[in-house]
Amino acid sequence: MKNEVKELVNKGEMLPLMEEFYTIQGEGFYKGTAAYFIRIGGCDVGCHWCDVKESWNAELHPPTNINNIVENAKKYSDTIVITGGEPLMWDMNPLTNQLKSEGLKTHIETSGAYKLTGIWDWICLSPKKMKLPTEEVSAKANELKVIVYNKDDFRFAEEQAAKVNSNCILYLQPEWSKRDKVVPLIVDYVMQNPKWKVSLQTHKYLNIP
Ligand SMILES: C[S@@+](CC[C@H](N)C(=O)[O-])C[C@H]1O[C@@H](n2cnc3c(N)ncnc32)[C@H](O)[C@@H]1O
Ligand SMILES: Nc1nc2[nH]cc(C(=O)O)c2c(=O)[nH]1
Ligand code: SF4
Ligand SMILES: [Mg+2]
Repeated sequence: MKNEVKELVNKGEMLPLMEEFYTIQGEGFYKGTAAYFIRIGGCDVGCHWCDVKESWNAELHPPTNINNIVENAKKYSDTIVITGGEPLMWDMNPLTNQLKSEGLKTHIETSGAYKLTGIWDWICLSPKKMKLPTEEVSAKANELKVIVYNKDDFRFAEEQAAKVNSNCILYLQPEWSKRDKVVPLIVDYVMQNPKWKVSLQTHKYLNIP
């Protein structure tokens, strides 16, 4: 990559764009809401069950000018979900400033493992054991969405819930490949511990992106 482009990526003026699509938010609090998704490449958290491993290597995704990303996004929706990869590996200030100046709502899907940048109307924190969230993301998260792959994830979920603010909405979401096994455990857990809610990847049931 040219040095000039590298510098722009470092400043968040360009971002490695994997894909963008208009769909229905499938998960969490905004489940069922139409939104435009922008998927930024690059992630080194390494979840073995990650459903977008193609996003991990940032070099496979073309550095794209944020002006072009925003000009395109605003045609589709007033709600923009920034996901990845791990979007907080990059400086999200330029992109979100520009989205906000167009009057759009900015939502992020993040593991919280990197410094919080950007102006967000909604932060969905999905923490990972291998690379824990920073204090700032935990404190500012609007929803906490813990993926349940096995029983230890209930312990991890409580540990993470102790770090979020009191308005943060708490979700347990089955890991997709283990859903038959863990859904009954999640159902029992939520009935016993009703501060938690169930989140499903409804887009996968609807067969949409
Ligand atoms: C692909 S990640 C990208 C954003 C960020 N890296 C993160 O993990 O939050 C988007 C969401 O999908 C969830 N996710 C990824 N793979 C999953 C799977 N196999 N089953 C259930 N949820 C999954 C993540 O935990 C996260 O909430
Ligand atoms: N429909 C839909 N909803 C989603 N919510 C979070 C997603 C993500 O991959 O970040 C996602 C996704 O990939 N598709
Ligand atoms: S942090 Fe997100 S993108 Fe990265 S490996 Fe885990 S689920 Fe996938
Ligand atoms: Mg997804």
